[in-house]
This record gives sequence, structure tokens and C-alpha cells, in this order.
Amino acid sequence: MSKYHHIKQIAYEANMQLPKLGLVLFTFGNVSTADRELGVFAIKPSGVPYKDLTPEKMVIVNFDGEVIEGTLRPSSDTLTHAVLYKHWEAINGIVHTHSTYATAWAQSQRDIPIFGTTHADHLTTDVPCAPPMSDELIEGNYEYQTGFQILNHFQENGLDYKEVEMILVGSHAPFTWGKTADKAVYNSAVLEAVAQMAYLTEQINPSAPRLKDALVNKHYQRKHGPDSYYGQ
Ligand SMILES: O=C(CO)[C@@H](O)[C@@H](O)COP(=O)(O)O
Repeated sequence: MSKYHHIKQIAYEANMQLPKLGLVLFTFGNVSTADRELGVFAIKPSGVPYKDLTPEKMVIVNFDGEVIEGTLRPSSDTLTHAVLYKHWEAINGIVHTHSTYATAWAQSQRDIPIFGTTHADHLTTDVPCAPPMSDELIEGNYEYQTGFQILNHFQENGLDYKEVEMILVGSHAPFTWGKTADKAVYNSAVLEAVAQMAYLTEQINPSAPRLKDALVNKHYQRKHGPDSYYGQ
């Protein structure tokens, strides 16, 4: 058995959650999970429909994006995953989807405003949207540059990747991450729900107010503070 069997299994199971949660159609997304000791991650092969996926089909790649084990081509988004793993050492799972509402906000090149307590349960800021890349960068290695586009946007806006575990890539689609692949998948589902609620909120009331800071903090602390399940 491959010494990477455990991460292939985790990556497979996390990938299979995406169609079950309604976050992908056909081959529209990918999940990876890292083993920091082995210095690699397992990622979905490119263009393989979820119905044909097996743990053995997962591709093992190092943090420079070089294939270490696997017969299929790794996801076309592999270099974005590699850049994030290389620079953000606390994450072990990354998800990319084209879920409808989150992608619509990304294509509209807008942050998702913090309108409600569901949003505040998970983060205290708007969901950030990184501006689209210049033509020059797009003509280079788009997926590699996407990794830096995400890193730069976090740095320039003083965002902490351990607190804000999601981003919209302008003119493209969302990426989420977490300590585990399961948490990254959870974050993608939360993002899609928040994106839908924010869209509907603006449709019903284009001048809907943002959530008051006191409520933002109360809800976030309830789920992340020292007395919370995750904070302990
Ligand atoms: O962004 C895109 C396409 O727009 C890709 O993420 C999506 O098609 C998935 O590609 P892979 O099958 O993982 O190579």
C-alpha cells in the first residue's frame, strides 16, 4: 500500500462531500489535503467526474506543485493549492468550488457584506474578494499567480488566514481552507449559504444595513471565544 494512502482517502472523502452538499456540478471543483511531515498533499485529478473518483485516483504533489505519485494529471488548480500550503503552514485542507452564489459575487468582483448573524458566527469581516489579475499575470501561470493574488490580498488588507478561512477570487470563484479538509469543506458550504443570504438581502432591500458591531462580536465570540467548543 502507498505510504500516502491515508491522505488519498481523506482527500477522496472530502471531494465526495462537494456534490453531496450541492457545491459542484460535473468537474467544477477540487479538494486537497496535506501531510506536513511528508511534505506533500493529495489532490483530485483534473477533469475526472465525481462519480468516477476513487481514493487511488488522487494525485500526490509536493509544495512546489511537482507530482510525486499518481498516474492522472493533478487538478489544474494544483499550483494555487501549493502556494497556499507553502506560505500558510497552519492549513491542511483547501477547497475550490464554483458554487453558484459565491461565484456570482466573485464574478461581480465584490466583497460579501456582513449583513447577518450566520455570517458573524463564522467571521467578523466581509468575505474578501481579491481584485482580478492584470493581463500580464494572466498570460503567465494563472493558477500559480492566483495563489499569490490570495496571499497578497490578505497581506494588503491585514487579514489573518487563521480567522478568515475563505476568499473570492475576482472574475473566478471561491477558495476556502482550514486545519483539516473537512473544515475547508464546511467553510465552502458556509460561504455558499452566506453568499446566497447576502444576495437575497440586497434584492429585498438594496439599502439593507450591515450588522451592528456589537452583534458581530457577540455571535463570533459565542462560536470562537474561550468558552466555545472550538475555543477550548
Ligand atoms: O476553475 C476551473 C474552471 O473554471 C477549475 O477549477 C475547474 O474546472 C476544476 O478543474 P480541474 O478538473 O480540477 O482541473
